[in-house]
Amino acid sequence: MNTTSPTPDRTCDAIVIGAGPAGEVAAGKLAGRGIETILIERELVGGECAFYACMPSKALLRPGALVAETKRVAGVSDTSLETIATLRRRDEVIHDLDDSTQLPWVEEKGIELIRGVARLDGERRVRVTGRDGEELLLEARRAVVLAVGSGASIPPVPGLRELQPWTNREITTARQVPPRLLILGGGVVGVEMAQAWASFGAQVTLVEVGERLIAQEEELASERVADGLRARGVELRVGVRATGARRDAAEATSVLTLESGEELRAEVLLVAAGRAPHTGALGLETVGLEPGRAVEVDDRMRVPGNDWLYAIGDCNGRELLTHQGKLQARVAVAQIAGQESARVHPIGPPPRVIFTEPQVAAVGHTEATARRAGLAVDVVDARIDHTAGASFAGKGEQQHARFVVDTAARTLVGATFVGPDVAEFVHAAAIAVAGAVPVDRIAQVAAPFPTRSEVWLELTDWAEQTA
Ligand SMILES: Cc1cc2nc3c(=O)[nH]c(=O)nc-3n(C[C@H](O)[C@H](O)[C@H](O)COP(=O)(O)OP(=O)(O)OC[C@H]3O[C@@H](n4cnc5c(N)ncnc54)[C@H](O)[C@@H]3O)c2cc1C
Ligand SMILES: NC(=O)c1ccc[n+]([C@@H]2O[C@H](COP(=O)([O-])OP(=O)(O)OC[C@H]3O[C@@H](n4cnc5c(N)ncnc54)[C@H](O)[C@@H]3O)[C@@H](O)[C@H]2O)c1
Repeated sequence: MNTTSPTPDRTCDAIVIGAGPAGEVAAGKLAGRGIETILIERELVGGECAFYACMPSKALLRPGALVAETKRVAGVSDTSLETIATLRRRDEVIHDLDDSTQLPWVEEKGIELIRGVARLDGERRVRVTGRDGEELLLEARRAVVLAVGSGASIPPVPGLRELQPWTNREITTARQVPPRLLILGGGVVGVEMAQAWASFGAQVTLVEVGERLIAQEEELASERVADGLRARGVELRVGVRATGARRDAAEATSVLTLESGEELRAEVLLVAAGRAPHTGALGLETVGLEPGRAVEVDDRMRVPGNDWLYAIGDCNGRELLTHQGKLQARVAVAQIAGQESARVHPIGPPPRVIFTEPQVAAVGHTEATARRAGLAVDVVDARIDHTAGASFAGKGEQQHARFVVDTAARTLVGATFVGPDVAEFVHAAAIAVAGAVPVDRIAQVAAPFPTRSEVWLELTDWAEQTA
């Protein structure tokens, strides 16, 4: 028996599999450090985020949010949402699903891009099947970085998979407004897409099996987002289980059967029920790992037992957010470059933004997760709409802030902002939480007048009252 491995067709220092945001940052930073890098992508350079997730979804949401804001501001008139123009702008944002604008960047960085499907083939080896079916065996001298991302997970509702429901891919790139849209799942994708397509006139029904929408956030945030969706005509069926799905060919509709026996029908059924990592056919078994699961990593993004292998972004199942994947890429690159003590994950809890109306922007603990973690906390609730700044932004809307303070350490361990356009609020809180900045120090900083940031003064009051 011949046990010698075949000679690789190519060698390089590092191989990055997947050119989504995590893989792009990894490849760019590796090449920037003079590390010879091959980047392999089977579809579009930019990944799910650029073409089927973050970017198109925000392009669909922003005009509606802007129209809502102009309606709150006296002195602006004649504003209405133009669906066709919004969809056209979305197409611009996703470059009509053409990734050629990304390519000059790849070239400038000196990254070699190979288009094809990659899979591991033992230690530091990667086999690529090109679009023409040709196979290439690559070997990395230093490291292989898995950045293969995730796809929509289809829950085990009988008949659902066979129905071929829409996922984030179809809903973010749709060119027509479905008359009726049925959404399975009231997490982040579900509520954002309900918001967007209801604003274009679709009759939206959302079915969530859990007790509330966006259940990882403060209850108050769930309530406000639910209110916002209902106000836009979205029918919410929360705490409801789907027991079957089928296609009604005569009516050209998808039918979802609920536990009660009731049937819901729509021209389009969207599944927004979480994600599954793209690790099923990645050759993980060739390096002793189980295929189909998130790839477990340590805080250096290294796969335990394989010190040459890294997994970043959605495929390690840690935090399914673009900015976290990009941060993890930097952590991995520092390790590969030999800066062992440089960056270690987690650096701080990830900020989270949900781009509904109202928006939810949060970081760190909610009150519930802090208490579950055994922290003694005080909760400081404040109304953003009571600030002078709210006379000019989000006027007339209830807007909330909740600060979760560790009473022993006197530091902020979580913050949530709910209101129109609060996304930009969260980074200050993220820095305060990650840096464990004492609340007494935060209290020494003035908040600019007249902005809604004066809501932080409530934390100042807490500091003074408890000093
Ligand atoms: C509708 C929606 C909206 C979202 N909005 C936001 C948002 O606003 N903000 C935010 O932070 N996050 C958002 N997310 C989450 C975000 O999209 C992901 O966290 C992010 O895309 C993960 O980046 P990644 O690089 O790990 O993977 P991906 O973006 O999934 O990229 C992985 C890449 O790897 C390629 N690939 C996979 N397998 C192989 C293989 N075997 N060989 C070669 N190439 C391969 C894929 O083709 C893909 O291009 C959203 C998600 C969804 C679904
Ligand atoms: N603005 C953003 O940053 C943004 C936007 C979209 C997605 N994302 C990321 O993408 C990830 C995936 O989003 P997602 O919404 O698909 O997942 P999710 O985990 O946020 O929510 C899934 C929801 O589906 C529900 N669900 C599961 N099975 C169900 C069933 N059979 N019937 C009814 N409901 C069911 C769950 O209870 C949950 O509420 C998120 O975790 C988030 O990290 C981020």
